[in-house]
Amino acid sequence: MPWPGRGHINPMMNLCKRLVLRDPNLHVTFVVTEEWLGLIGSDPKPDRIQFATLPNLIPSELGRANDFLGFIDAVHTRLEEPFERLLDRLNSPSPTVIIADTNVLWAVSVGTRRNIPVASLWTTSATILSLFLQSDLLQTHGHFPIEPSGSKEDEIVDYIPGLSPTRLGDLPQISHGFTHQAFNRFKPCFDQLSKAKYLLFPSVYELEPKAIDFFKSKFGFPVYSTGPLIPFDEVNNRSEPDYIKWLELQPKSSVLYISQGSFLSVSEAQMEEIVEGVRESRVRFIWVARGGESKLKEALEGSQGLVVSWCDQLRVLCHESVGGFWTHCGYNSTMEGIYSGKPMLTFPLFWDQSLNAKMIVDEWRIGMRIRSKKNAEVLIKRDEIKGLVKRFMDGESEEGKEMRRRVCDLSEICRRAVAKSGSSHVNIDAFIEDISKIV
Ligand SMILES: O=c1ccn([C@@H]2O[C@H](COP(=O)(O)OP(=O)(O)O[C@H]3O[C@H](CO)[C@@H](O)[C@H](O)[C@H]3O)[C@@H](O)[C@H]2O)c(=O)[nH]1
Repeated sequence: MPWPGRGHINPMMNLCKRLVLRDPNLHVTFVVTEEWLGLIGSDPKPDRIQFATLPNLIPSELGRANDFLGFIDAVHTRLEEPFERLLDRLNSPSPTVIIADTNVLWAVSVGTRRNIPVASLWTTSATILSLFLQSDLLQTHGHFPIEPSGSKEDEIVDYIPGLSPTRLGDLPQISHGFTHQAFNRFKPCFDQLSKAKYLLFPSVYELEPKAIDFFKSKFGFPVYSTGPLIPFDEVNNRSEPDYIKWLELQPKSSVLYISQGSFLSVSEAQMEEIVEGVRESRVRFIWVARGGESKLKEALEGSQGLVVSWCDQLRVLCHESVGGFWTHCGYNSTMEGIYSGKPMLTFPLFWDQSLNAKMIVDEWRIGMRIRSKKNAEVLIKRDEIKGLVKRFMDGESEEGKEMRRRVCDLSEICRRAVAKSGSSHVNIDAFIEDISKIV
């Protein structure tokens, strides 16, 4: 049971594909709303993964970001009952295990009531989960609540097990505004976690050993890092959409791939600054517009780039003409950037993304930060964007070479993790073995 959002459905589906690939006896029922079935129902998948649907009782995916808090409430209150009815129908045989997104509040209690163990899949970094689970430590140390952009921003949070020392300003602002309200709604899900029977991460152990070790010692049940949960075995797809044809014609490492994810976007005024900054940098680009395609095309007319409404992101990133990735730092995008060996220009918007950006720039040292003002309509101006984009795409500078060398090393680490005997490969097998023992 995934959370009904692209950044959650993708890793859940990739996990399920990996599971059925490793175990020829495993069958998966993948539960989505009817709307989501329309969006992903025709994507290729193994026969042993079958969809089952819940009615469209939550706001549509198309307007999800307009009232995200209402969306969270709807998932938390309206889908439990139809999910139970679905379980009633799936009774011959009934499921051995429920794999549910950690954010699906009611999943653990449904499993407990029915005596079906629940494996909780957390779809972003283990590092941020360690913060969310121990947010009371912020309070103990006078860091909760804090004023946004206040004097404490540069103070270092170095007392949370699992979290490397981090500037307070790089953590999500869970004590204020929209993020605070979202956090309050998700907090009960974190509290439920201790009642699950397994915890799965979409991460690679070698990328976050400290946080994953923390969870292994915290919970009395198995914890597995299984990532990256991205579609790496589908990259060699033979189809040739127009954007791939266009990429074929561009010089090696010359193209900046720009995507702000599948969900939130920036203000119009900010968008205008970004468009002009990128245009004036004269860097080649491929830009995912998500909705405003024709407007963006018009604004960028005459520049050396391509605007698309959607693309096969991992395939684009893995193309040799792409030299860098402008990203909002959603965790799937972060893993895809690393796997493809592309440095990242980070522009986080919400939730876990600022901490992902911090890991990209400061811990893994595979990217540059777009340092933006917080809580302003225009976070960063066009001249700064222009300068930064040029610097970022310069593969000949010492910093550019170093960043690229490091991301190639991490790409290799991810590829090894999913290869035979790699850490994630071994963990997927261990999870299968563990759930096979359930009678
Ligand atoms: O043109 C596009 C654009 C995106 N994608 C895919 O869409 C997914 C986007 O996922 P992600 O990068 O994680 O972004 P969000 O959809 O914004 O993800 C939400 O969920 C993530 C996982 O919990 C969190 O890390 C984010 O903060 C949250 O916004 C990725 O698999 C991309 O490959 C495409 O395939 N084509």
